[in-house]
Amino acid sequence: MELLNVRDLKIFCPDNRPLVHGIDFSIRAGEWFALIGESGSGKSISAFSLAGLLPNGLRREAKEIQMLGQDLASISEGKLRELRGTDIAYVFQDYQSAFTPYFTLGKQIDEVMRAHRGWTREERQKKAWDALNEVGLKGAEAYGRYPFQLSGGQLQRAALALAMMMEPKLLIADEPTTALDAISAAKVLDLMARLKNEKGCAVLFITHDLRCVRRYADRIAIMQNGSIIESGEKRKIFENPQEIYTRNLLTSVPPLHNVPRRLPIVGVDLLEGGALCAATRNA
Ligand SMILES: Nc1ncnc2c1ncn2[C@@H]1O[C@H](COP(=O)(O)OP(=O)(O)OP(=O)(O)O)[C@@H](O)[C@H]1O
Repeated sequence: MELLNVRDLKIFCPDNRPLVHGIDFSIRAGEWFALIGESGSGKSISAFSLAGLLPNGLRREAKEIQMLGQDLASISEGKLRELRGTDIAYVFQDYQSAFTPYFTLGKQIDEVMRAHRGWTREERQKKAWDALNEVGLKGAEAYGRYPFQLSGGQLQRAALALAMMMEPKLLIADEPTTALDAISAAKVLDLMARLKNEKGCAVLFITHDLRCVRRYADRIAIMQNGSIIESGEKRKIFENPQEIYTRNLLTSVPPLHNVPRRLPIVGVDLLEGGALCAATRNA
């Protein structure tokens, strides 16, 4: 069943220069959908624009952004705000920005819950402790901590707890592990996959890390210069990419074994068919 259906999404600069050129994609309920592509191709602004979170000055146009029977392209800012934090939640690369440094995690989580649901104080505290426990933190302890008292990985897990608390239907994760060390990153990704399966929410995952796409994604869309050039089931794209750009991108994933002494550069070290050129073969 389709959860989100985006048709002809365009994003423009303040001077009306197009940044995203009318992309179409859909996300099914409960699936892990990865948006990949080179830096600056428009992945983040496309994802932010879905629930009206574009940076100042950028403008969005879309024929349709259908989710749960509503067209997000035409509903009011108030309705969009309601959707953010309930049906749609975001986790960002910059986990520091999920919390202000001046209040405890508990106070900040409580604010979010109070804004959206009519639970009592005790119920809210219990739910917050449970949510923090669920992401591997000691709930009661973390609840009373300030953000600076947690490590980066712990804070990103707390951000994930906050995002998942309202049981969103769609979690948008924009390079959520880029700022973490490899062990913390693996923990956050495994956790995200577990929560996704347990809660049944879909994930729109923006990343440069093709190894985690291979591991977690169900379907993939590849962006280049503001357009989606190819999309489909993960297996199909990895086994039989249609576009040269996709082939080159996938070939540039570092292997886990026999790691070359240097990594290939897309468009320089790779031939059109994706074969490594002599410089890398002989490295
Ligand atoms: N506030 C802004 N004003 C003007 N241009 C912007 C703004 N934000 C982003 N852009 C431009 O939009 C384009 C797409 O940016 P976006 O951040 O979506 O890329 P991305 O694919 O997510 O890249 P990365 O993987 O590096 O985050 C880039 O050319 C970027 O310079």
